Amino acid sequence: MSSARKVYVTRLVPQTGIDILKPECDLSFWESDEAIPQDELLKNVKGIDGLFCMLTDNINKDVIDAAGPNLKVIATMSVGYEHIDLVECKKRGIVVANTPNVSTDSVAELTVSLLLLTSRRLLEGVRAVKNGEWGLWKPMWLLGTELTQRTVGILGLGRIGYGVARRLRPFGVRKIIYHDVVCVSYASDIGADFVSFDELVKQSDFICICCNLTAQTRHKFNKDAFKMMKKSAILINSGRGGVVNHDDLHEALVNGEITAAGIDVTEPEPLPASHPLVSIPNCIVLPHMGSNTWESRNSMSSTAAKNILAVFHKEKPMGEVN
Ligand SMILES: O=C(O)C(=O)CO
Repeated sequence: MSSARKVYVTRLVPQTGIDILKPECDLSFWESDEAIPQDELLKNVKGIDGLFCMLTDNINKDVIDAAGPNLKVIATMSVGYEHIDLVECKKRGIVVANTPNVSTDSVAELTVSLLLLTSRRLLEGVRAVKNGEWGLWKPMWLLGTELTQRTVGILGLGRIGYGVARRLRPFGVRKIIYHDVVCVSYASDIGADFVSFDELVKQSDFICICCNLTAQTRHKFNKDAFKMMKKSAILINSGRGGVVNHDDLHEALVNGEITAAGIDVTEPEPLPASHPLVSIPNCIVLPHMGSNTWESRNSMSSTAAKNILAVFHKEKPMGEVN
């Protein structure tokens, strides 16, 4: 009888992680690129020692109960871990680990791309060409906004927020301000000043949401926040959809309270194609693509795998969150 630890992987994931786990573990998978239904998850976790999961999996008390007392580690192949019941894990001594660092560059690059895509109205240009609406050069057509001499506000100056700020500096922005739960020491490296949330929304020409979703950040961008923002402001969200109240965002965009938004994360996900934000020209909605690079996904898979083995070997995983 094999004494290998049982690990369940809730999706087809890059081979990098599998190669790490295979020699030591008894692996089973949800053999699909699509999310595992909750009833299948409940069935398949029985008796496992480790769970390798995704940000789309709802790892609640029922799943932890179904897994049973052998479960020692839940490794999510994501930075975000709001889908895991941390309180329940703590009660039972289950280690929860995420994949910090390895998607910092990909998400920061995506955030800057989305900002430029939105501020320069590039998709409207692409659409106009496709629709045969490109006439002779016009001085007043599809005008956007430059980053030069503007104030950029960042909500959440963690690794990704810092990566965004660092990438935006060379564009000649005038000022970078940020708001977070604490002042961070490395903010001075990029000349970023800590401000209150209200000052962040009032002063910024561009706001990048780079924080995670917590009780404190849920719907932080709501009617009140949009009313405080500049009419010319552009909002970018690559953190979590739940930080923004989407009905209020739609109203702010339609009523001209802010100029435009680019969002890579939404609430819910997927955002239905019929959602009003999808069809207005001043909102770009991407399908949560922040870490969609070969580099990040390979590293996310190997990091999640190493986190599992670390716990089995009684070592500290790289991304322990509880
Ligand atoms: O890692 C995460 O938390 C993601 O959102 C994937 O990009």
